[in-house]
Amino acid sequence: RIRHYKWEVKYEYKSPDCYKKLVITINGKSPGPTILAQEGDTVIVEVTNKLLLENLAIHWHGIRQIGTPWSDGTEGVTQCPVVPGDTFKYEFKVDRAGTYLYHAHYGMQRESGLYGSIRVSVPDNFKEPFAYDYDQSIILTDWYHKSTYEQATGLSSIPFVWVGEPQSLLIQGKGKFNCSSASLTANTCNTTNPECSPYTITVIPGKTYRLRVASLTALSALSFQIEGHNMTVVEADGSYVEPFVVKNLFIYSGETYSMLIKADQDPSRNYWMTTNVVSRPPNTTQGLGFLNYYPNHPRRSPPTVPPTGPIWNDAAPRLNQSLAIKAHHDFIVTPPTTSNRVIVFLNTQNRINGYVHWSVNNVSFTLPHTPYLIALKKKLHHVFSQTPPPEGYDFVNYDIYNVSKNPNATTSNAIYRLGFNTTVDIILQNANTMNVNNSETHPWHLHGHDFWVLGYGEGKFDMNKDPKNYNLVNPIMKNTVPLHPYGWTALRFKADNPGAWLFHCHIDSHFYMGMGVVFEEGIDKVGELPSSIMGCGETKGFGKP
Ligand SMILES: O=C1O[C@H]([C@@H](O)CO)C(O)=C1O
Repeated sequence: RIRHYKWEVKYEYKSPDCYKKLVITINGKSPGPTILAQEGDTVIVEVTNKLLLENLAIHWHGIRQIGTPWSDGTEGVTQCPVVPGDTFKYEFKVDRAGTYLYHAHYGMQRESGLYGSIRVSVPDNFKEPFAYDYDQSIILTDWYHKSTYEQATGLSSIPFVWVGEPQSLLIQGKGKFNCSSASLTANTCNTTNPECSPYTITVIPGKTYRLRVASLTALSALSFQIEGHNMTVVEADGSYVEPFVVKNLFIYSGETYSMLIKADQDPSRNYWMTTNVVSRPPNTTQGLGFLNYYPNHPRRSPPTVPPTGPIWNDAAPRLNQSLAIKAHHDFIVTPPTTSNRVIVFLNTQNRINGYVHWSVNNVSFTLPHTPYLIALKKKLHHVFSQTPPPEGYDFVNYDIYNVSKNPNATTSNAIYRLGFNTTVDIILQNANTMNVNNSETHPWHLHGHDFWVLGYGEGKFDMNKDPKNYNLVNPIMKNTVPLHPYGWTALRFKADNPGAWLFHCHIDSHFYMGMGVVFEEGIDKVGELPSSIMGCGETKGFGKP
């Protein structure tokens, strides 16, 4: 079946957390409409850019785009941006059931509100390894009051102006900023505005709910909790998980989880739904929503104080959750036992000509003016650097626990070219930032593929020892994983999807500051590129007949 959507994207004044600011909406809404489809369907989205003064691109997060690499929606990698007034048609197959996302992939546009859920249901005769009565998708975000322009300008300035902690946390686009804390008029900040009434899920006592929870935060790692209710994790990024029970779920930007929740508590009241910042000093008040037990009034506040989140700087439970996620025993996709290539990515914060950047192996990524997919296919070799980027760093001498003695790095738009159908291992290695005793959590997201998560560890990855402990038995397949502070994360994937694919930190500001790489594989197998993706950089005129 074909699922056809027509979207109009524009800026509108909205008050998602009671504070009025410009928000990007799709057909008047943020979060945008949920895409509902069944495995094997074709999704067509015709997007009209009505942003007036701003380009646009939309990425279908978790959809592998097999055979349609030009529909990945990654500005600068797979397409030219959609300019104001233009309509762009995305068309792709949703080839696997699961919980996915869409969001802007142009500059830091995502955090202005351009995002939503994709829910792909299983084929008609397929039985999932768990049962539930109702299905619900929610997206967690953090929210800034400054525009993305102000933020991006600060990040690109000397002196560096960091975006700071978010002003509020949103659950499905709703939060609550403390309007009295600033010199704000009722016109700009009003806590009685219905636009910022708490997000509410109504449940029927005794029923089981599949809650599909995703994070698209700009910065924050989150803990998600429903007061008094255990949650059974059953799916992650479109793969079935060997079920495990949590009281709070740690979730990083770009991840999706399905959890089963039974409405089995005292039905005479409502319960809190909470999100809290973890891994960074919490300077943002917790996000609140209601779990409403029918027939209680959906706006009735729970009689309790909301549960506080876990201790923000206790990394052990976060690492333990990462380690607990395994493939469901009936749905194991066994990884190849060896790989053809191992690439180590050292993650560092750097200074280049006085500007603050993030780098991988001391190279900070910049996008070329001509999208890679087109440049590669049309053999425009001069549009990006042909010097291969580094496969690792100085393993012996680099001290990951201290501020680097030489934080200088370089910028490059070179890419990693992978042999088609080869197996590639990626070791993400964390390190200290330019501040003493500080290492941050980075959620890394791969476009166009799922990878096996072979292991996580603390400290410096040991090439001789650590691979012996890889989980090659039942590793989960995901598209986004956390790299924990001062730790490493090991991934394996098959380079079997012809195209050019971004792999990057899903923190908006970090990717903006250069924290990403691009992989190319099987470019000669990519079909004819649609002219609609062209028109910028060296492709001017390519789009015309
Ligand atoms: O990129 C970043 O900059 C700040 C801080 O390091 C600036 O001093 C921070 O927390 C980041 O993640």
